[in-house]
Amino acid sequence: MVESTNITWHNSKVTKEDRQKQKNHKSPVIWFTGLSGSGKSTVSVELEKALFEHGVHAYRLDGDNIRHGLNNNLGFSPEDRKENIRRIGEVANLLNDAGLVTLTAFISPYREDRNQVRQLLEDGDFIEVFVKCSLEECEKRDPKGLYQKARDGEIKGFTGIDAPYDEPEQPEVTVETDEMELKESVEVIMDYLKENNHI
Ligand SMILES: Nc1ncnc2c1ncn2[C@@H]1O[C@H](COP(=O)(O)OS(=O)(=O)O)[C@@H](OP(=O)(O)O)[C@H]1O
Ligand SMILES: Nc1ncnc2c1ncn2[C@@H]1O[C@H](COP(=O)(O)OP(=O)(O)O)[C@@H](O)[C@H]1O
Repeated sequence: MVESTNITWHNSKVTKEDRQKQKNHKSPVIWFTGLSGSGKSTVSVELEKALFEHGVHAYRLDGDNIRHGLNNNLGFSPEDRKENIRRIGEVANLLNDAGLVTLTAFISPYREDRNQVRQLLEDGDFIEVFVKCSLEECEKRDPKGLYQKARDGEIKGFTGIDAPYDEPEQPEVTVETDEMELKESVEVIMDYLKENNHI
């Protein structure tokens, strides 16, 4: 990779705070993490809808708009997953500056990579949501049939089977999708956002 030199930051006359004031809410990054099939997409889609109906300007980043576009040159090796999360973190950082509430739905299996995104943002702007669901239940759901393929050896390095997942140590929010209804998970996150004056 060639590193850029001779580059300077050009400041705007409109600040992040100006944009937040105009929208009447803060712009946290709501970072969903969890195993494949745990419910990251399902919960984040419902939360985005609830935020929209609440008058919040929110935007969701997930595999379809990232791995099919910006990150279509990345696979699932540890290095590629790290680069995947780094780029998503940078995009989330820009959206944070733009004054939008961002929802990200990626496995993001490495604690270190998630913490690097946390470091990019101002204190309080990174909200880690652990979508907790047992591997057994995720395999039972198997919405894309990928666990079966991983068990059959057709996919190598599948998270939870033969690739690691580091559980969050101190997530801001945990939703247990094998215990809670979808509606309840959305309510828990909405309550967190309201109680902490994000929205
Ligand atoms: N080897 C392997 N391991 C895990 N997941 C795999 C793999 N190969 C393909 N898939 C599919 O890709 C989705 C995960 O992509 P992410 O970008 O979220 O992964 S990561 O954060 O970079 O680890 C994941 O989607 P979700 O089920 O939505 O999590 C899978 O459908
Ligand atoms: N309480 C629940 N919360 C979220 N998803 C649930 C719940 N119960 C069952 N599911 C199902 O689990 C699957 C989760 O898949 P998905 O949202 O694609 O997960 P991920 O994005 O983490 O891979 C969906 O088929 C969803 O309908």
